[in-house]
Amino acid sequence: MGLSSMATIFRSIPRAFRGYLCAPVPLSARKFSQLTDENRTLAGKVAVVTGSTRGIGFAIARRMARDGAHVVISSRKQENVKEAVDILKEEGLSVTGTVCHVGKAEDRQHLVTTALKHSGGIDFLVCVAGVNPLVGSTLAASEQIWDKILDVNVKSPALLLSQVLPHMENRGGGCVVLVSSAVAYLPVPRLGVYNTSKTALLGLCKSLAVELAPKGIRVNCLAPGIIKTDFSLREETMPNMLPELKKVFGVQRLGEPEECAGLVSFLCSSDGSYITGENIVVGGFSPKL
Ligand SMILES: NC(=O)c1ccc[n+]([C@@H]2O[C@H](COP(=O)([O-])OP(=O)(O)OC[C@H]3O[C@@H](n4cnc5c(N)ncnc54)[C@H](O)[C@@H]3O)[C@@H](O)[C@H]2O)c1
Repeated sequence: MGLSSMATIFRSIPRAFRGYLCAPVPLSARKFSQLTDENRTLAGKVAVVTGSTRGIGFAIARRMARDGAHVVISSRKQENVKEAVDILKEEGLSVTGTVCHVGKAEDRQHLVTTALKHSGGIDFLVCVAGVNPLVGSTLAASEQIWDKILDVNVKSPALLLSQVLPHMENRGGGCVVLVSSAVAYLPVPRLGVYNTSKTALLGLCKSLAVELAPKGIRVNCLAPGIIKTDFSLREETMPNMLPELKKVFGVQRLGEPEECAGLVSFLCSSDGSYITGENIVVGGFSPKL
């Protein structure tokens, strides 16, 4: 085959998939590249994902973009945002990014404005950003610690959603996924304030699901078990729980961020269109048994 006919074939391939042809890609990426634009489950939609430059948030952003959404990446540091956006663009995915510390109102507004630039609306909001600055006694936690954990983990998703809401309503509906944790059901010792914040998210999910149902907006919660990320591996408490989980629930291994991402994409897709107010654990076990 001549070079010119190869170039013709290359040009006939949608731009978003050309990146896959130019570099060696893992099997999973090849699988996604075989989908056409029309049968991608999130095609034509816009997703905002907080805390998405690494770990679970990055895996969710990548998966939603592979499933056809335009994804707005964000986290606190510009260099991390740039790196994540560059990686996903290199894969031929439709992404933009901006700095957003979810605790700062002006950053949240900027995130919304950035998302609106793509096609004037927002369909999905995935609130992944979360912190845990304390390992220790719950009652010895300072007011500052309480404020930081509750501000970032609980208040920010609600405040960001209030800024996103009019733009979801304009689209005739939407889907929100909050990221809680299995610790909402099985509290980990010495992570009391964090446990409390993640339990509060289950309540937020239920209340918002009821409040927003008339607007066609669904709200669900992903509750990861122990997933291999900087967040969990940095903190010894989490991996050390594996033997306990093995003993009680038969859990064999830690989870991968990608194992959380599929659920989020499913919930946002039309396959999840009759699911709201649910808290779903992705942890290799169910603490609800
Ligand atoms: N990894 C686990 O085992 C696990 C288990 C249960 C729940 N979670 C939850 O999943 C979420 C993601 O965790 P991860 O393990 O991927 O962590 P991670 O540390 O790998 O990633 C966290 C991301 O959030 C961003 N972030 C942190 N604070 C932020 C803020 N104030 N504003 C904006 N972005 C901020 C970070 O920059 C990063 O991109 C968190 O909410 C965490 O509580 C994680």
